[in-house]
Amino acid sequence: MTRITARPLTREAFAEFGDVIDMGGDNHYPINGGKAERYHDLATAEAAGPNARVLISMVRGTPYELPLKLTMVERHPFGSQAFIPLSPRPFLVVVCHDGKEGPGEPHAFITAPGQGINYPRNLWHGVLTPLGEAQDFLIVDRGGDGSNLEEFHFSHAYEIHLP
Ligand SMILES: NC(=O)N[C@@H](O)C(=O)O
Ligand code: NI
Repeated sequence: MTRITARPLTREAFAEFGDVIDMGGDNHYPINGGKAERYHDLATAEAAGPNARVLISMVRGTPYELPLKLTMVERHPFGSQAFIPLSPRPFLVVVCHDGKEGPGEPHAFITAPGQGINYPRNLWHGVLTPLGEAQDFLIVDRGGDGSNLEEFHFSHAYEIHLP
């Protein structure tokens, strides 16, 4: 089984895949007379295809054991998908670039507590992977007609470890 070690999630390291949703970026400014600070334009929600609309949902994810045995990744051809944790716990993010015959080698990241991510439309990714205990998330993704889920099953499993 091919071993993969997760890296800490940073804007720079994740930039070739998608967006990091946290308050670490430079694009922020005061609103409401200075009573609030807006961290602006962290990601773009994409919704395409018939009757497409952007959805806001919530999910309670159950934790996965480590090392993670990854056999499948998925993608959403009609829209982006963001996961924003509602509790300050790290979770595992797995993504792949697209290759000639499907996804390439997986890349794994461990989020800092509170960090979220946005997968752009068509980005291969592992399913939501909380660690250690159940965790609640906000999801921002695409609703509408047509199938918005494509799965790819690897011919061999990957074993994903924390640093
Ligand atoms: N299906 C769903 O809402 N979640 C998956 O797409 C996932 O990425 O976990
Ligand atoms: Ni997904």
